[in-house]
Amino acid sequence: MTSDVLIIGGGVIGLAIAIELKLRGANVTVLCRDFRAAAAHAAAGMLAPDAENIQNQAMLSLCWRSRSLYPDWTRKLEELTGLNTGYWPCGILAPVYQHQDEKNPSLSPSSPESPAYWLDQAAIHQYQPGLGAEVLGGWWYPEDAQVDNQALAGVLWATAESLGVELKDGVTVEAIRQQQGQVVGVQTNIGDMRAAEYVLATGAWSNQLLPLPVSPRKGQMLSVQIPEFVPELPLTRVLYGQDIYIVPRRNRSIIIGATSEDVGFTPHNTPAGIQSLLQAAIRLYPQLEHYPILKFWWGFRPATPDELPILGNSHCKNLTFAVGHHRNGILLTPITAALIADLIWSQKSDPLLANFHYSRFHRQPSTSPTMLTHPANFSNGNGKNLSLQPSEFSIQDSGLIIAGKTFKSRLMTGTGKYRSIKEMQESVAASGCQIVTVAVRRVQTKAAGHEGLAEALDWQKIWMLPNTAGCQTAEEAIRVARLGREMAKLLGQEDNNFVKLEVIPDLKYLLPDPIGTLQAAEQLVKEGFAVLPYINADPMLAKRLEEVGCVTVMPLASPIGSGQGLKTTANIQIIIENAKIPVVVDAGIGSPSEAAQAMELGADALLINSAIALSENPPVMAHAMNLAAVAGRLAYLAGRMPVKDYASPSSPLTGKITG
Ligand SMILES: Cc1cc2nc3c(=O)[nH]c(=O)nc-3n(C[C@H](O)[C@H](O)[C@H](O)COP(=O)(O)OP(=O)(O)OC[C@H]3O[C@@H](n4cnc5c(N)ncnc54)[C@H](O)[C@@H]3O)c2cc1C
Ligand SMILES: CC(=O)[C@@H](O)[C@H](O)COP(=O)(O)O
Repeated sequence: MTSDVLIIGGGVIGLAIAIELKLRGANVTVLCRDFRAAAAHAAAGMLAPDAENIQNQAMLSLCWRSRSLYPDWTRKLEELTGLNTGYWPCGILAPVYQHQDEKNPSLSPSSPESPAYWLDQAAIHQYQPGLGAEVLGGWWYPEDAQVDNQALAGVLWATAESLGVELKDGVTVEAIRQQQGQVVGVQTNIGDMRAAEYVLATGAWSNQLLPLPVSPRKGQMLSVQIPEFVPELPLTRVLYGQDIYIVPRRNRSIIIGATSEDVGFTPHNTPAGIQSLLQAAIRLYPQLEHYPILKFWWGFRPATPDELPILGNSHCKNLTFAVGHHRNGILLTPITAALIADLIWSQKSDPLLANFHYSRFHRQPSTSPTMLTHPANFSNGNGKNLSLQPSEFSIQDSGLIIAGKTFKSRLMTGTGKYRSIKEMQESVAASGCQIVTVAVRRVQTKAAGHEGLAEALDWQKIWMLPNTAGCQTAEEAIRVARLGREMAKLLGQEDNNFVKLEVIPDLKYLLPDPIGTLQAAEQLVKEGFAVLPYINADPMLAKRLEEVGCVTVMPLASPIGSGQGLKTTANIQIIIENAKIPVVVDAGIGSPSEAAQAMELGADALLINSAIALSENPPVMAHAMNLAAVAGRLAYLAGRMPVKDYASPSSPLTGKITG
């Protein structure tokens, strides 16, 4: 059965949307890579718009609305399943260590429906015995609350299951296939799937599917147990301190959190993280130091640059975004589910949604919608594995997937250094490439060989990769990248947000500036670009660029245009081993054997310009490079024989057929 709605991601957001849609009559499927990995399990479950001191008015309204939905929403879920969500309108107390001007509204947004009360030193210690001696006062937020987020996640799963939502855990969506502004299916590890409507609810991992500015913000947590010698619950409200919160649960555990670390998807608890939590928690509520520790854990908040979620319509008619809930995703679950279900099922767009539209990250005003797609000739996340010839021994290859788009060819080429436009055209055709990089600056300045580029290639068939060649600083590269996006639009690639980032201050060796590249990459990712940075073969830098959201890394084999071949093999190998994004070996490849060697190492693709353009017969060399890229890829997939110290006869003595 084809679903009406397919939801990618089964954290609290995906599940709650599924339930709302199901209750409205839709057939819904949820695909989830790993339910246990969802931030929903790692959270503290505070429903704390007031204590969080949210300054953005639209966000504050959204949070207040969601908090007000909680009592009925959890009651409904509990009735449907007979399970408890641990919803507890316990209020939140926010002690402070400095004297405050309690009249300053920015310290605590108060409103008739969500009042905040200032407690002075004497009052707060009386109201909450056991606080640290340094506490000088604090705010009391009676409307804030909590839910047991782990219980809630379980209840949402059980509700969805009982209502007949098709739930598939352990299924990874590898690519979203798009054609002409529509999603036409998703490619998963168990095959293609289709639906009429799609929802992206992939939390901190969203950027792996589409170039959205969502990145992981790690939080470490721990819990302690209230010992038996303490008969009553010593805390019956959340304590929200400076860099620390203490959340008592009714089951006599106490959650202590949380760090906020910009370390990508680095797993594990660390001594430093846990030490900082314990120190701050004991300062705030000293008796905790004697409580037995129950557990440590960590999780990844889906953060956006402005800390607001990305909700609502996307660049595709039938794809809706519900990601980037950062520190307030548990709080925002009921309102997100209601608004998104209304939008999809009844085409009812709540006015608040406009504040959370993804296009806010695209600074350049545009008359047409910014798209994250590309034309139909490119298979966007082509579900079918590509069969590499010949068919008698075909081997399956998923194709080159960059920012959710699939390219059959793993060879990218350039347009510079050719003796004529004709030679360039023939070479591009002979290379079989689908991605051609173009130096935005050189096109702008009409540098030799860059005139008439718009007409020279068929941009319906070739995906343009604008590059920032000629930029010596991060600022220049950012500016040129924006121009590149406009240039792609002019060529009819409305949806092209790719940029090959080059920041090269050194004109002798053309070596890229790692710091400038990282700075520019961070900014461009925030602006919604799919960034492909050109770098020296530096594994640490490659990792950092991956963490900030780049969609590939492009380490150099040797200096641009040098034809010196693979001089950085060992480092490229480390980059390949560690990368979760495609590694494109770029620059310096001089011959097809070197191209094949890079692919044999496991590179995902190659970018080759000079070796083709400067050869004696560029179209023939382009064809040779094409074959080399395919050969190297096949060899990599087939698996090389092990290297041995001694000879070993090709006709072994064992297993002989005897007469
Ligand atoms: C330490 C910590 C404390 C927090 N405390 C609070 C709090 O007190 N209050 C609050 O309101 N919020 C809190 N949060 C934030 C909250 O947990 C998140 O905002 C919320 O869980 C986000 O929900 P989600 O469904 O968008 O993402 P997640 O819950 O992370 O779920 C995303 C799911 O999508 C799946 N997925 C990802 N990519 C794919 C793919 N390609 N294919 C298929 N499936 C995929 C993942 O496996 C995952 O299961 C906290 C978060 C952390 C880490
Ligand atoms: C065109 C382009 O982007 C080059 O800067 C790229 O790095 C290729 O290098 P070669 O010219 O050495 O192949």
